[in-house]
Amino acid sequence: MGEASLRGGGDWLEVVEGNLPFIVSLPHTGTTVPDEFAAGFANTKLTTRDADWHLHQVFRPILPAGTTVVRTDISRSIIDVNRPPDGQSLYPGQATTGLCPTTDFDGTPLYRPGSEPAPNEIECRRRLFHEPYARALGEQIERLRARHGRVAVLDCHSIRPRIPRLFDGTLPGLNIGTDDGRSCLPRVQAKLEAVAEQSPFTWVSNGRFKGGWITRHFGNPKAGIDSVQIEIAMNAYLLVRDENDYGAPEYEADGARLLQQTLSPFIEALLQP
Ligand SMILES: N=CN[C@@H](CCC(=O)O)C(=O)O
Repeated sequence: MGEASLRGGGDWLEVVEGNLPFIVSLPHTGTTVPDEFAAGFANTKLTTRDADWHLHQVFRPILPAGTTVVRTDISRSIIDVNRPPDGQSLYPGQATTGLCPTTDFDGTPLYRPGSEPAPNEIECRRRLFHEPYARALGEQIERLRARHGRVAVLDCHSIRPRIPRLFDGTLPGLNIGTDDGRSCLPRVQAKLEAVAEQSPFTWVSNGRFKGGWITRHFGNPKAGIDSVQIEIAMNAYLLVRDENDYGAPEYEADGARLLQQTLSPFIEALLQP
């Protein structure tokens, strides 16, 4: 399975330590599929179909110095670090994707028939990637909470604006997820909503995307941890994306400017809870 070589490599997980009480988590910007995992997939382009394309490039220029960043470069099609590690569904009874997804968001099978990961393979991927990501994020949260008494986590995502299997119509530009108000202080959510309201983007709180495992698991406002998910419709920053094209969309920095102008005060609001 290549466990040892992957352990030895370790360059898939990026942790940038800063001292502000603010952490950015980027669980889905990865597009890497190590050779050890490539064989069963039906088509390698499918493994990046649901990536949060270029979102780290959107955030990096606007992050205040001292921001802590945790990011994985591994494709979510290998294992999704934003899903419960025990394999429970994020949205029981609704269409979604799982810990080691077997389809993309559209429902297209990722694997050749019979090549889907078996339970021991899922467990191996969980230990290799999910556990270290969660540990890194948890350690950074504890480090900064010990220092400041309170810390904010922004779990950053983007998604194609039209995915009929997951939601009707076109997604709002900004989708704030706070686990229906459980993952952050009410005043934090209110400040973020005020920023969204002032922005040129449509927005909703706790609509189709209420926050994934990261937001729900780490958010604990009573204990000083405000955790918020931002799900950004990709047409808010990608100039061109043919939604039937399974290849990598282009990134042009100009296309992200308007979004960055909204995200900067969003980040400021999280820095002053
Ligand atoms: N682009 C990614 N979206 C997240 C949304 C989590 C949620 O459902 O709120 C994901 O699939 O993990």
